[in-house]
Amino acid sequence: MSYLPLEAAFDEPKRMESFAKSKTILTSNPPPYDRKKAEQIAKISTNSGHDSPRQPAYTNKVSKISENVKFNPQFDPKKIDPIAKPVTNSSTNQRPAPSLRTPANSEIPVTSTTMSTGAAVSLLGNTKTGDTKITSSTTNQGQGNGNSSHSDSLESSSAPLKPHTGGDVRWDAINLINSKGNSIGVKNFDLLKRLGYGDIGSVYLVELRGTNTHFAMKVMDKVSLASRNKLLRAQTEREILGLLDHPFLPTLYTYFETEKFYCLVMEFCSGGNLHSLRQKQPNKHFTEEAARFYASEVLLALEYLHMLGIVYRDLKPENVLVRDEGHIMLSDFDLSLRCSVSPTLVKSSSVHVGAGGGSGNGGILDEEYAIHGCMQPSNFFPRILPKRNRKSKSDFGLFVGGSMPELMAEPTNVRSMSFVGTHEYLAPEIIRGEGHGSAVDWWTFGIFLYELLHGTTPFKGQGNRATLFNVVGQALRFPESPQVSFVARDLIRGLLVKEPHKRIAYKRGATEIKQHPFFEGVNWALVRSAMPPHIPEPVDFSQFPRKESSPAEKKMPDLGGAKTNNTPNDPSYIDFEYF
Ligand SMILES: Nc1ncnc2c1ncn2[C@@H]1O[C@H](COP(=O)(O)OP(=O)(O)OP(=O)(O)O)[C@@H](O)[C@H]1O
Repeated sequence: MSYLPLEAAFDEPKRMESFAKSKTILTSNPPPYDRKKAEQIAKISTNSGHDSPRQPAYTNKVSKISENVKFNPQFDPKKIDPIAKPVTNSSTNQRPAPSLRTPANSEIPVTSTTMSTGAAVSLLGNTKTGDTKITSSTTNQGQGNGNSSHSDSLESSSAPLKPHTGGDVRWDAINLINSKGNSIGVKNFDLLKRLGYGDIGSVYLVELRGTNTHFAMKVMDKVSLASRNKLLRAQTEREILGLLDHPFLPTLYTYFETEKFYCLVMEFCSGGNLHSLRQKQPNKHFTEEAARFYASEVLLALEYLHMLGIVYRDLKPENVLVRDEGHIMLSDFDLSLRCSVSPTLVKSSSVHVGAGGGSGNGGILDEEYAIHGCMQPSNFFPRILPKRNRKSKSDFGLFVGGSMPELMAEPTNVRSMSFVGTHEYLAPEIIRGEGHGSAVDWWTFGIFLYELLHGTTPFKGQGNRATLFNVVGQALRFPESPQVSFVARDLIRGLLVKEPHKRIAYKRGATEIKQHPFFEGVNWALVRSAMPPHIPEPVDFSQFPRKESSPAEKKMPDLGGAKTNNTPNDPSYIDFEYF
């Protein structure tokens, strides 16, 4: 049995608190925008004058692993990699169903969201099938104190089936333990390295003992969360991770708690994040081809999230991780907003989004039909019921006029009043305190694309306060260098429209953006098989010392209940980075 020095590694709530203040903002119900108030907000949320929020104080220290990323100058996203294997779900390599603590077909309520109406939504997840039903409840995030209306417990359990990860050896390893009737806990993992930390927890590279399978484990201190009123954020992240089943989003393999910590076990990404990767590029910006690749994967991830009624709200290159094979994984969901969606079938034949601000109108929809059905993360088979004049079945043929039907489930009308995000990425409607919905993700997508291409964000001021003013009041400008194509600038212009309802994708979501000429030639169905522009060096996991040799292990029978006395002299201590 080996033991882990998590207690010592994580006992820094004060430092994390001040870090949080400088990095992201999360307050509820900000006052309506006016100059004085905006100044106050800026003061509260920053060490004024310091350019802190985007300072990658921690991303530089994420992992030495992530420094070895190769640039592939041959990259062309329009060429499909013939070697890359799409993941199959054949019955032979489909992983077995994880053993679940919950009886089959029982429904586990997962909670929360904030909406303008005050009504909230509870997603009832059937852990056996992975189905998710959307029903209404009266939970209101804004009223909670962060822990009272939510279970403080992140129960030990395997996540529901994730068909796109069929054949994944990590599932086999996890399921093997479950099949023996043992519940997975911290005792099953060796901690190899601290990868980084955020506002609500630290993330470690871990190995499932004896299996040679590796994961990223996010560890959150219960006392620290409770004292800083952040239990709800931890809960939100766990719930959202449990819903996800998408190649560009994290897979939650399992989660459990010890006496002191909540632990989320996710996929490990060896390539670091796009912020670090961008800084290693010539002139610190990506080529247009590389930017198109990353933007297309992020777009698909956002589209999927919106379909599930999740507004991501924290898009920035730091949160876009690079997987072993070079594809991306959007991470960090504790600031996300969950809400109800009204999935709509948009029967569109040839809507081609025009450029710039005008595209915010989204073109003309031929017809709209309400879809009443379950949002099923794994298998989305909506029943289509016409909202207006009921039509015959043939009217809903899959190919209308040679084009595919479009599903749209933008949570556009949701109105959260939270003041949340990272300064340079905050949408104007958030700063103005008007309430916001999914359009904030399209704004941040515009900032993100701008940054990938230019190496800087468009409204960055001398300090956070100036940045906020610029976001709201300054016109979008493009520098002369680097040269960026007309279509790229046109898309960015359409995304960075200050009025959310005029912003591209406001009406038809990701579909509008996909049809923009910037993405011309992208094969959306095969993006996950395209050759990424950068492939991280494979990780040699044997470089990390294991705990078996550590005498400290013998002193700590169980991390959760243990009183650890880890010190810098303790041999187990050196395996972790302290900041
Ligand atoms: N799955 C992963 N694989 C590899 N590294 C990861 C993974 N998840 C997180 N990290 C690293 O750990 C760091 C901390 O992640 P975490 O999500 O806790 O913090 P964050 O992104 O700063 O967000 P927040 O402050 O909102 O919690 C990240 O910056 C990232 O570099």
